[in-house]
Amino acid sequence: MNIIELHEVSLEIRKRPLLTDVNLTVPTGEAVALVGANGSGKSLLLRLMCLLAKPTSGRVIVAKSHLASGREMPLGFGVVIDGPAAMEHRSGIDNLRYLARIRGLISDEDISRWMHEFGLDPLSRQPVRQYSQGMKQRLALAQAMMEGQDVLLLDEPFNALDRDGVSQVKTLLQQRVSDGSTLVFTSHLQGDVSELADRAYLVEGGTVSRI
Ligand SMILES: Nc1ncnc2c1ncn2[C@@H]1O[C@H](COP(=O)(O)OP(=O)(O)OP(=O)(O)O)[C@@H](O)[C@H]1O
Repeated sequence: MNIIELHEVSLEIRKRPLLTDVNLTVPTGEAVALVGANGSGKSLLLRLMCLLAKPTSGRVIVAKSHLASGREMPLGFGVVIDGPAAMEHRSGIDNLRYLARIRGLISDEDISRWMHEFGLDPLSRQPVRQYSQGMKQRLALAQAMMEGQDVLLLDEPFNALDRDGVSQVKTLLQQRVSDGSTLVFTSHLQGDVSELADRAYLVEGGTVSRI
């Protein structure tokens, strides 16, 4: 079964064709890598997959089990696209608490555990604006995974992480996938792709091909 399918998807923004006739499938429980040069359209593909962007033509299909009426973002999707985003004047834990309240699925203890898992101090009152890029990335990944999201769409998940961070996050992602979750990630590094991905697509010249 596929969790996401793109059929003949094209996307134009202000008459500029950015993606053309893209066919791509994300099987449930697999790790899928999107590779390609800067500006090739990898982030746009992630936006299409979580329904944040609408195709100009073609169809994006998300498994019914993950759709809920009245919601833009499919259920159970954990997403980091175009770098980490947070309320900069609030602490890390306040950011995660704010997001956790939306669905009410996890407790404060869960949030603290996830912060520890990503090497962040839940007791710190430091506002996110004072975080390093790597800390912001860790917070974004914690947000994407803390509610047990079973479909992870992660743009360059290892960006800005130190060596230990890369290895911790790889282990967490591998665990999630071996527990049945689905992962789509972008990367510029062949090593990450061969280590993590069950399948990979090359995004080039507005088209996508399996590699
Ligand atoms: N909102 C937008 N309006 C106009 N053009 C856009 C918009 N978003 C993306 N683009 C263009 O679409 C193309 C693909 O962008 P995208 O961010 O998907 O690339 P990418 O493969 O993720 O690049 P990178 O590796 O640098 O992150 C780029 O040429 C970009 O300028």
